[in-house]
Amino acid sequence: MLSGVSEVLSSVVEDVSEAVNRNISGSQLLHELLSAPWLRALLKIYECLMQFQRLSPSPLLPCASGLLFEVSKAHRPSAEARELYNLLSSPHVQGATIRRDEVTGDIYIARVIHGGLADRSGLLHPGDLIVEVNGNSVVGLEPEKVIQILNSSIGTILFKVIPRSTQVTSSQKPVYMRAMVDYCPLQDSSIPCPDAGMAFIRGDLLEVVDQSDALWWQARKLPCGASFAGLIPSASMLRSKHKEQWCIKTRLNVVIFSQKHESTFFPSAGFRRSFRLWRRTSYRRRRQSCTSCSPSSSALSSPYEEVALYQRLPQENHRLIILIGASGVGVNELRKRLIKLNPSTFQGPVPHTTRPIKEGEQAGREYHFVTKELFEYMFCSIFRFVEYGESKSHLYGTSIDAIDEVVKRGRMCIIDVEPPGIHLLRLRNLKPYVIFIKAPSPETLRQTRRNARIITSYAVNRAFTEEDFLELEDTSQLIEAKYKQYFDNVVVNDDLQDACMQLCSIIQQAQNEPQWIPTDMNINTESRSK
Ligand SMILES: Nc1ncnc2c1ncn2[C@@H]1O[C@H](COP(=O)(O)OP(=O)(O)OP(=O)(O)O)[C@@H](O)[C@H]1O
Repeated sequence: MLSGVSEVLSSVVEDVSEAVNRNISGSQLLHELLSAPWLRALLKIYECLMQFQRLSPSPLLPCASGLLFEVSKAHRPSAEARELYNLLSSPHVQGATIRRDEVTGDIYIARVIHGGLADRSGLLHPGDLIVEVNGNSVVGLEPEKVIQILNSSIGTILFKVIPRSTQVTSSQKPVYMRAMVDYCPLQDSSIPCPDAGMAFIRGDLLEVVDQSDALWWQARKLPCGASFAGLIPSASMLRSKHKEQWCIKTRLNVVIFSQKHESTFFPSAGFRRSFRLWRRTSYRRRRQSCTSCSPSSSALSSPYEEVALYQRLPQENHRLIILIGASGVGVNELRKRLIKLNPSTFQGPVPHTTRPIKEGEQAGREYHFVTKELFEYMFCSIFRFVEYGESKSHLYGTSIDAIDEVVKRGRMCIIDVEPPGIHLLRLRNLKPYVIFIKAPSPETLRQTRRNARIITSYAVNRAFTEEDFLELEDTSQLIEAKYKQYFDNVVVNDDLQDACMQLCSIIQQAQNEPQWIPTDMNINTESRSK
């Protein structure tokens, strides 16, 4: 009886050779195909994997080495087999880094990569002394030489190890964090093992599985692709790295925003036309000032933000929906359309103004009409304004209380703010969900806005010019580069109808499905130790 697919293949090849002997047409070709070494190797690998699945072998290392051996046997390996070979022989999968004691010359296991082979085998631990590899003494060798021996070993690798006298068993709960800065291990000369490093960009969600080292943590990117973790700098390590870079940049006189400048140049905007006009007049000044997209100082002081899954309960208030986008991209148009589409669900907050009430307006409907003194008093003491500004000598502002009012009424509050406004709205009771309205490709932008009107001054509505398009694209890219770590979702505003439908479905998900939010905004989260 045949026990595996490779044996079945051998038997089939034998039958086909008989057919070749009998000169049956096409049998020669079939014989060549079935005798290909890669096919045999592939079936062997399949059998090994099945064995892994069936037996869950422990220790894993010898069995994995067997698998590696089968892959290496393929005489002319296919691209896939080569890839598999590289994967199996990479240090991640062997899953440990080593270091040499400079005084004694001893080689130690420096760290075991979470989820890698060494970790799953349960045989190697940080601090273990490696005495021999495959019968060869490694004492006094350079770590690179030891790695070379390991990489050139095929089949079973035999370690002679003296375990560390006191084993530290790490049973850390994973902590979830959002990266607020970019990191690339290949550009970091301080990383102990660049091969084991993991690159990430702002906004990436990380599952931090090991924080036992004060300088280097181990983490996986979510949604989880890799079974093994990679090395990332700890928060304190990143803070000191960025401080260094910051100092260098400052010394070189690179224009960098301070928090103060940000709020000066991205001051405010409202929801009514006059208010938006004010926003547009400051637009060019703002763009000229925005010469850097360096992370803000808050990102530097907290390079990672701890997050937890949050599922809104039906009886809880709706999350605040914030739309962010370059001026002219269509943020206000989309917001108005959403409210028009479903006025009993969506609502904007009512801003305050010092301008006199006009005929047909109603206090508390278009605006809360207040005196200049009251506005200034509210600004300084009672309410915090998310945005404020001046137009034609009148003050306009949107207060957090106005947003709260909408939310408490059971509606979904939807607002558009300038990016720095996000920081003021990151409140536990509002749990904002931020959607970036992105400019489409240059061709689509020009095509879709052919008949659109742009507001350029207090009285003029005119067609978009080439300069408007260039400014819009520029600002859209700048906002994305600087604030992407705060975006929960992105909608490209190409076709208005499509963008509006997409927004509706994203907002439904934001309100009804589990979402990662900062832990300090999530009252249901148990506090986790860092
Ligand atoms: N996808 C689109 N296709 C065609 N026209 C669009 C699209 N999106 C927006 N527009 C039009 O572009 C113009 C500017 O849009 P909108 O007023 O919403 O800009 P905005 O992002 O709110 O900027 P601002 O705050 O400076 O007014 C409007 O005339 C709007 O109807």
